Amino acid sequence: MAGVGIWFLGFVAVIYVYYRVQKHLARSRRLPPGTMGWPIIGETMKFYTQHPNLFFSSKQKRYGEIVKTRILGYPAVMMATPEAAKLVLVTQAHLFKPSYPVSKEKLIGRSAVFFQHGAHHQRIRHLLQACFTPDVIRESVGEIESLALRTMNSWEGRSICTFAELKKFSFEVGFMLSCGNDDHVDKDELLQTYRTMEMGYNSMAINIPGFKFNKSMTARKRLHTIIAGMVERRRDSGVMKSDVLGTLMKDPALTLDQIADNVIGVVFAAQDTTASVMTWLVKYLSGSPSILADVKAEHDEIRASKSSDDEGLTYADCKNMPLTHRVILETLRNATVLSFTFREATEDVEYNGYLICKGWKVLPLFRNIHHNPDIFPDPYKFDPSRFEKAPKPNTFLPFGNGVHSCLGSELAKLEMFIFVHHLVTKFRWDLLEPKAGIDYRPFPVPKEGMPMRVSQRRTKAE
Ligand code: HEM
Repeated sequence: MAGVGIWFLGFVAVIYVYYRVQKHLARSRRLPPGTMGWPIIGETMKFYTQHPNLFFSSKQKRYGEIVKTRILGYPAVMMATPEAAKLVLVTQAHLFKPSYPVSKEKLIGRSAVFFQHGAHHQRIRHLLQACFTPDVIRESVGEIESLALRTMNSWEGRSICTFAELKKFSFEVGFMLSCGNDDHVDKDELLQTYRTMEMGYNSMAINIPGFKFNKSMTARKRLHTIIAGMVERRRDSGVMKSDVLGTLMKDPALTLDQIADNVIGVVFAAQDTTASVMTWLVKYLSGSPSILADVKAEHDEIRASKSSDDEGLTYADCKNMPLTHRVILETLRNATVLSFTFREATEDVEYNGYLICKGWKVLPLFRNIHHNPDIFPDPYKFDPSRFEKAPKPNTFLPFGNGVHSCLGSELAKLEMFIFVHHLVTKFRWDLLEPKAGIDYRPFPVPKEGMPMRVSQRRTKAE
């Protein structure tokens, strides 16, 4: 009798294993095509060392526009169609939560808006959104212009690292809009502390003395202390402001940590992205003399409408630079400084007959969409005229799309309008290494931050 029981149990076990294997195979057959690379590290090295276009386009040729891989230890699906980007970022965004490397989450702070999902995300986003509406940022034109001029005047007769200088400028703008002007804050120390903190963004999250990440976390604690000091001073004085800090302080449900994480996060988001796009702007204009001449003419006309050389730009001026606007859009497309974003599927999702498994990372590839010749013909050519017509929906995603789309896009463009205006009307510049390659840090920037020599124009015609 016992023998029959063992046979029966064995039979059930075989059926069970067979059933599980079949289920696994059926699931595997529904996964997108592609290779997963080496165990654990997968294809991380290739992904981060190759030109991002190359990595995907070689896969695209072989497997199509939805491809599976393994990156940073996680199975992942990369998607390079406008429809897929729309699904992940807009229509089914609730099924894909943001997902970032641990080091970044710890350094910026877990409560920052980028890392939130669902109702809590909407609440924080709604608060921050109010700080960057056109009505709010139009009030900052004068201050942004002063910061731009102070930065650019300091370049006179010097060879500068363009990216580093523009990063300082966009940091100052981001901080000014986030925290206003607090005389108790030592701006140089603040900038230095930020630089130390961000050195750890792409390092291993090992918080032990001696490791880079630990140094960055110490700097992060210092930033928290600086922000806590600002909060305390504002509470003591009873003055309520409507910048990012003031807006977050008005919500009684937010803790000091939540406020600090979001201030640190906004300043983080405002810097490298904008500085990297402005660096590319200068690069593309330098390589396109006829476009540069037309842009200069557009800005000379604005200058000519002013009663004196010192009269500043207005918001209306910045909204009336159509060619410069197209140049900015084309720079955003061609440079695509954020090549992709990361999400994680919160449940199994079917797309075009493929299965995206719960827990897998999902990467909409902005860069590949922006360089798809069927969408943007001759995609590597710098051609602002392609923006004389609005791009089709979901094909132009420099600021992302949907629930997590960029909150600072209008501010970033405003900075660029003001920067280009003063650059072309007041300065001459020469790139010192015009043929240099590209550094991926991970934002693509011309090598060595694009050194250039700058001098003031002596006459308008020069
Ligand atoms: C040219 C410059 C910029 C570019 C290319 C850029 C690009 C982006 C992109 C692609 C996203 C979406 C990321 C995702 O979906 O995962 C994003 C989000 C965000 N950006 Fe920007 N950005 C720029 C400038 C700025 C500036 C100046 C600010 C702040 C003042 C800012 C604040 C934010 C914030 C707070 C988010 C997160 C929104 C959320 O999660 O709801 N960005 N940005």
